[in-house]
Amino acid sequence: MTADVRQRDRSGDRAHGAGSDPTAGPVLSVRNLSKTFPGTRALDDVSVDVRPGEVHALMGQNGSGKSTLIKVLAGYHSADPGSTAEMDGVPFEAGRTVPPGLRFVHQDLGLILELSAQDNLALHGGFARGFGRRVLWKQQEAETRRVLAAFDIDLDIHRPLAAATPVQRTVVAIAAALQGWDGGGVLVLDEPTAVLPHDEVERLFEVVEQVRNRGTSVLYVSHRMDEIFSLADRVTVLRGGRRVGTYDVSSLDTRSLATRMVGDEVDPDFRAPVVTQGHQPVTLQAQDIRGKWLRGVDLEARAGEIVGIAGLAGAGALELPYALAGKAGALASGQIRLPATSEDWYDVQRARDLEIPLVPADRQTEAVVAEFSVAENLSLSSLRSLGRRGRLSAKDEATLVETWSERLSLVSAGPGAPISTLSGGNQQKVILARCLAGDPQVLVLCEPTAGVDIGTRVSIYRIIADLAAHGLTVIVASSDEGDLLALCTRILVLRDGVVAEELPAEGLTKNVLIRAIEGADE
Ligand SMILES: Nc1ncnc2c1ncn2[C@@H]1O[C@H](COP(=O)(O)OP(=O)(O)OP(=O)(O)O)[C@@H](O)[C@H]1O
Repeated sequence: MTADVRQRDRSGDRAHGAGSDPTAGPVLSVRNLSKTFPGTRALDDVSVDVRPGEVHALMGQNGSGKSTLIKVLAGYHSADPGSTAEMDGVPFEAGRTVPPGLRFVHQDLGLILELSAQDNLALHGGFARGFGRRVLWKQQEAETRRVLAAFDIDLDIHRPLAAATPVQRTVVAIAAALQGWDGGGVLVLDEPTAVLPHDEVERLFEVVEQVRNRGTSVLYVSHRMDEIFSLADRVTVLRGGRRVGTYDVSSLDTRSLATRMVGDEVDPDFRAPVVTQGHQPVTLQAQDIRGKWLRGVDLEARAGEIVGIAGLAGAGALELPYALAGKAGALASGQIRLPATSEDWYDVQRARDLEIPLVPADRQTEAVVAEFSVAENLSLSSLRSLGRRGRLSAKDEATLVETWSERLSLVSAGPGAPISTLSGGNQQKVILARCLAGDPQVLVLCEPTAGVDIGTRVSIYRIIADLAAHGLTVIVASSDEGDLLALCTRILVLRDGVVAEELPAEGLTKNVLIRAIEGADE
């Protein structure tokens, strides 16, 4: 059974809204919430009610105020005066106090990957201690197993979480957040699936259902619209810091939801106008690429081609872009060359010298320099070309930043603004601009639209398609099939570390792609 079919079955079983009782009073109610940063009104008079037992989605374009709302609820940001909030009918001051039934899993999960699941849970919930404050390890282990048993997760609780899969880590973060809270309340999940492959997304959906089954409501932030239709009962849409409305998911379809978010007609099934470039010269060749997951991949791409890479977790799809950019680590082997510039083959361990820019999967830890401004982040890979006699030309840098800010419709308080004040989607645009600013021949993208809203996605697709039309070769790996269908001329499907299928994108449907990724027809 394909993921799509499973999703339909589940929503059919449950019927949207069945998890929540419209006549019941809200478990969480926030009224007239505003938040002003210097120069930005991030939230403007927003009200949200979460019903008992519902999955309530929070959606909106990049910069619409979702994270700010979550951060005010978590007490990280204060709120402007004038709001009221109640949890289970008990008033609290949003931005100053956090009621015990309100639990959070933030995007970065808040885990220490060098530590085991047991230690991470203990850091959140406290160690079991005996006489003289000695840790009672047996008791601690039993408690860890009890907490994780609720989520039916197969995980060695003593191994560092670095060795766990992304979804296992997410489940540990959810278990940690809910520790000591037995039902009721609200769990806030801030983009838990941003970079999860779809089989792991499925697993996470099951966990969300388990959370709901214990009577805990879920406030769920996501940019992936298919998730909202599979999972949520209601959705609140924010635009420009204001609440557009709250809707029963069953009353919407993807187009009407996208239009409410963007405020304009949007085509959720947009496909970039890219064409197969059979007559163009080969610009990238890779042979026998191996690594942690890869078991010998050959690849050839032509100028103007956008080649997609798809696969389940562990298939190697997300490892391949790193190997091509020479950033896959010591395990990687194989050969790569850019025949348009040189006949020489490079070992992937030396592929960095080819300077193929990579938009990495996790922009926060792999790309963004949090202490730097927008301009400094954007110009980082072009510093050599912006300098004269070893000195950086501020004027050239300003021109570069202005050109790319305009081209990508970047929303920020200006080039000098700290990048950390930009919404996630706008940070992604800065990283994309950094990679494009050097005018590369080949560009490698990994999860290019992670955390990017539907409107911005389409503009990113258009930009990449336009660059491809002018000869750029693009390799794009994504766990979001929508990216691959929107962008690619052909898609390589990896299974068990090798190319199992190659699909021409023309006429390809999401269902056929998912079946290929799952190896469902074998
Ligand atoms: N610490 C801050 N200082 C200044 N401005 C901020 C700060 N945090 C957020 N903003 C601004 O507030 C607005 C709302 O940002 P927020 O991060 O809440 O958006 P979002 O809907 O979560 O976006 P995304 O989907 O990209 O994560 C944006 O214009 C952002 O630049």
